[in-house]
Amino acid sequence: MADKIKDAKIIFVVGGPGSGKGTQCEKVVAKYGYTHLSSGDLLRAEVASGSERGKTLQAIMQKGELVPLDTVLDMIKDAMIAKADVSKGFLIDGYPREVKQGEEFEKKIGAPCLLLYIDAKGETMVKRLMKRGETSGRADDNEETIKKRLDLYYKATEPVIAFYSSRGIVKKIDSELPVDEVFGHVAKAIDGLK
Ligand SMILES: Nc1ncnc2c1ncn2[C@@H]1O[C@H](COP(=O)(O)OP(=O)(O)O)[C@@H](O)[C@H]1O
Ligand SMILES: Nc1ncnc2c1ncn2[C@H]1C[C@H](O)[C@@H](COP(=O)(O)OP(=O)(O)O)O1
Ligand SMILES: [Mg+2]
Repeated sequence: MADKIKDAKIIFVVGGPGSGKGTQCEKVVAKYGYTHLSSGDLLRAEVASGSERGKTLQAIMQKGELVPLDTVLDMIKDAMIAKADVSKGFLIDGYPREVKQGEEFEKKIGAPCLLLYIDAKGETMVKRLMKRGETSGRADDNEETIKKRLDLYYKATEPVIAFYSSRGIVKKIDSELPVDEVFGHVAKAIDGLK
């Protein structure tokens, strides 16, 4: 497994809920052809399947909490293996959400060459998520859950950024700007990779 993906770039995309991770990843896919794996999308697919596991996951996500590490890491790993032969790069969106997730990923899969830190203000994220909630159909895009997700982001996920900063692979991206301008900075960070 580790061998198979050893030559592919692994990029972590980290940021608060509603910061614009998914939006930017879509544009990276269009320009660079990388494989986009969103932990949230993988989990929502499991929920949509109607499985028992999906029901358990749904209850956790509806509360704005994190699902067990092993569940989400196994899903990402399986999805990476499925694409290992054809992918030249992986965008891992929404993972790691806590330092421990990053450590386990590196033990089981490999090391990231870049962490895109998609940064927006708390009030901006809340505004975007309330708007997204009008059409997303997501059980977690409501005021109460958004607040919990934001609190958890500051508590559990921001330390991830400090952890990887010491390794010099973090690029902070100002996501307050219009989507295309944000993408300009994202593209510059990716073009800077060897
Ligand atoms: N730079 C931006 N400016 C304005 N709105 C944005 C920007 N980036 C994303 N959005 C909007 O904010 C919402 C959340 O974006 P999304 O990509 O789903 O974030 P995340 O995956 O980080 O939760 C979406 O409705 C999206 O259209
Ligand atoms: N790496 C991870 N570890 C644990 N739970 C996760 C996870 N990624 C996603 N989840 C669960 C909890 C999140 O509140 C929910 C939605 O995640 P998401 O789709 O990445 O949200 P967003 O794109 O709005 O930041 O799924
Ligand atoms: Mg997303």
